Amino acid sequence: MNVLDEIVAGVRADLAAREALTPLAEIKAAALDARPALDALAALRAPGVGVIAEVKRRSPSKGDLAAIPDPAELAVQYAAGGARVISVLTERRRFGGSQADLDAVRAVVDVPVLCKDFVVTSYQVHEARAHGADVVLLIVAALEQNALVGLLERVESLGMTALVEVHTEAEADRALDAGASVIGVNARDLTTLEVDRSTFERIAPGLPSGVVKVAESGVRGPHDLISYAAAGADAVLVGEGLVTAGDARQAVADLVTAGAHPATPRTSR
Ligand SMILES: O=C(O)c1ccccc1NCC(=O)[C@H](O)[C@H](O)COP(=O)(O)O
Repeated sequence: MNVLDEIVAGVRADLAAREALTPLAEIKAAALDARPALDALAALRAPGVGVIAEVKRRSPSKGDLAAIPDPAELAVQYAAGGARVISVLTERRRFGGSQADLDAVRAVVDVPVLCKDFVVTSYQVHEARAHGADVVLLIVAALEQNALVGLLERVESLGMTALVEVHTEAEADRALDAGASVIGVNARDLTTLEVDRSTFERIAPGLPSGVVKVAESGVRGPHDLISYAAAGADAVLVGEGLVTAGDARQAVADLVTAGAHPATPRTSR
């Protein structure tokens, strides 16, 4: 079993426990009751290179990153710094997150919120919506093609946007075949945990111009955002670099400033 398989096995076990407490019919009803999803696609298509700022306590690759006792306060700082979207890692076992983190963040910000988890069933999509998510991550490497297509349709039928994550050209083809309009190229190989920022440079040029391209992982400062922008990124997704910064608002603002600079390239749509 590789790391991704182990994470997904744990996710399935945790999911079974949540489903036993809240049956699918109940979570579907809660999803329908939730405030309508915000338009994340429009936010990501706004001028400049956007910043998706992540609430990330720990990770399989780095262990503990930051305690984050108050995810809502961190999200407020991210929003004040100009984050376009706030990503909340809700996976419990390896990342220390929860649906409660999503609730806490949703309650205090008015930018779109991404539920960042290892989604393998439609229950999790309804659950994300019930907890106020506007965007849901779908990881191609964790899904058979039929499942990917079905989950993408489910995300969109609930008014949300799917961020479809790929790490290889073959996965990018699968994301496009499934109809993804926002594709995240993760520099981190989720089976080995190695980070190689050139992954984005390799894959992004093969994506159609109308697809929003998000560069995920490995951004430690404005210079990394600028390199990703030069390779065609419309947005960057940043976790570790922000949660370990002394001043999260300023760290986001520095990235946003770099992303808005007229000299920073950005693909035209
Ligand atoms: O971060 C990990 O170690 C990790 C391991 C296995 C699966 C997923 C993992 N991370 C999820 C992410 O994709 C990142 O949290 C996100 O791209 C931000 O990355 P970074 O800015 O490098 O923290």
